[in-house]
Amino acid sequence: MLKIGHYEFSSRLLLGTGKYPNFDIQKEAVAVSEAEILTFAVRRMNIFEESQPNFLEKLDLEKYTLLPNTAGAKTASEAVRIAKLAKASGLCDMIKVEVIGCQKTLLPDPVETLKASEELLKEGFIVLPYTSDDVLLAKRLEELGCHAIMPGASPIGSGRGIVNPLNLSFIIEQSNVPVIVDAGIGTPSDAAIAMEMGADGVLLNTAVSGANDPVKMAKAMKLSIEAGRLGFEAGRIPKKRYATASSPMEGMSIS
Ligand SMILES: CC(=O)[C@@H](O)[C@H](O)COP(=O)(O)O
Repeated sequence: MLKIGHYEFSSRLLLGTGKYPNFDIQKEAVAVSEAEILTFAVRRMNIFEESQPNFLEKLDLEKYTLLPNTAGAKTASEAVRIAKLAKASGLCDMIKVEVIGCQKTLLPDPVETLKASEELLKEGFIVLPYTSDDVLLAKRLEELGCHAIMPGASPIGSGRGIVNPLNLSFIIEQSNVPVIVDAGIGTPSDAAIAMEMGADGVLLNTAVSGANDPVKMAKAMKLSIEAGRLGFEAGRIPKKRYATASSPMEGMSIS
């Protein structure tokens, strides 16, 4: 089980809801993924204007735990305001803190992310900060009381996979709260590698919504995350420099 704050989930795939070719494909991909947590940008929701289009309209939201995110925030105070808006509209008490510091790379601003997380924890939110793969920052966020840490594999939407596996492994090793690899996953094997490394979950969006067949890719991601987790739990063999025969011949007499 994946435990975040007082929530428990069987699925370790967290799925983004943006950029699908249409709402029917979005719905089918979400269903096939068996994700239980869906994330969305609060700023894209017409929370208080029911007459306006709602990009989650095809989804049966009762089936999912919603993870609103503060995408669009450039400062801690903007992120806190967006989070409070989400909570006030009854969406969820969890928030993915996303404070972007650079519009070209969409990398998170570490200082503002830390500030926003601190403030939102004081306000009683379950806080999941999207952070870079900085090992010390991940530790500071955990020490603040964040309920999960979400280091990026690579820039959002880049599909480059895990660009700094060493840092990611340090973050996973040191963490006492769930580590959810967020952003930059391009292929099912990227997701499997994150899980084999010991990540507790993977959050992805573009790899599914931008695939030629998003529904098929959603299924592939589900399976790869399950396979990666099983592989991690099973424990991999050590890497060796030279060969070891798979069928040892010692003690066998061959006539
Ligand atoms: C949906 C969401 O929150 C994204 O901002 C997230 O970071 C996913 O990134 P990818 O689109 O690279 O998977």
